[in-house]
Amino acid sequence: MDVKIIGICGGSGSGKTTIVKKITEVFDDFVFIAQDNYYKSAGHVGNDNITAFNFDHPDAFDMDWIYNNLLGLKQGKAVEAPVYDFVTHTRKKETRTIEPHSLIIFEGIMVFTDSRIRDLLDLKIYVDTPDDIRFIRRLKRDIAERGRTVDSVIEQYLSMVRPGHYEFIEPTKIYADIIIPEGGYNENALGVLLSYLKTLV
Ligand SMILES: Nc1ncnc2c1ncn2[C@@H]1O[C@H](COP(=O)(O)OP(=O)(O)O)[C@@H](O)[C@H]1O
Ligand SMILES: Nc1ccn([C@@H]2O[C@H](COP(=O)(O)O)[C@@H](O)[C@H]2O)c(=O)n1
Repeated sequence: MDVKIIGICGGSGSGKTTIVKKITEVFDDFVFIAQDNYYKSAGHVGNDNITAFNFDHPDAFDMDWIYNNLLGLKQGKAVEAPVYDFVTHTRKKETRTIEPHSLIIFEGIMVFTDSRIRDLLDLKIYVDTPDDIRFIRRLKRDIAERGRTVDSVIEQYLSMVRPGHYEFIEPTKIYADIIIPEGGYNENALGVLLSYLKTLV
């Protein structure tokens, strides 16, 4: 099986997940993997001490597990992937079996950081959205969906998310084959991407 892996990278709130959701509305013949599932457990963290763990550093992820999963899928094998719980900030006991598929979409903030993982990607997309827009989106999303307060989002953003973005995420834009401005409602970019994806399955 000729397996293609598409990496979608970009800062928090850039619209990566929304792009994948929009694609899924019209085309779902692919396996989706979110990098968030590979966060290491941080059980000592709660929403009241969210900065007790730096989720915006490459060491926060199990990059070896990511690499081995993507390598296995590239070789046409089924793999066991972790499942992450955003409420407890820990990895769940159960794993997810990912069956082989000819098209894999892998999305996350540090998808281009590890060169072993980068080398497995057949197409690298970077979602490039201005910082102020990303912050506003994140603020609204984290309060609505991740149980956060205005103060905790601001504190985490200033101490970790923003520095991590400039140190580890934005510099990886140079690896992108395609840059999509603004994310999920960029209909022209979505149309081009969709047409290409359909040629891969
Ligand atoms: N183009 C857009 N315009 C307005 N809101 C958007 C847009 N794209 C995404 N959002 C919203 O912004 C938030 C963050 O988007 P999301 O796709 O989760 O970003 P990411 O996965 O890159 O962190 C979500 O609540 C989403 O609904
Ligand atoms: N327990 C966690 C895990 C991650 N985060 C934040 O999520 C961001 C990455 O996800 P996106 O959907 O926004 O790309 C990252 O910036 C982490 O700060 C978290 O707050 N809590």
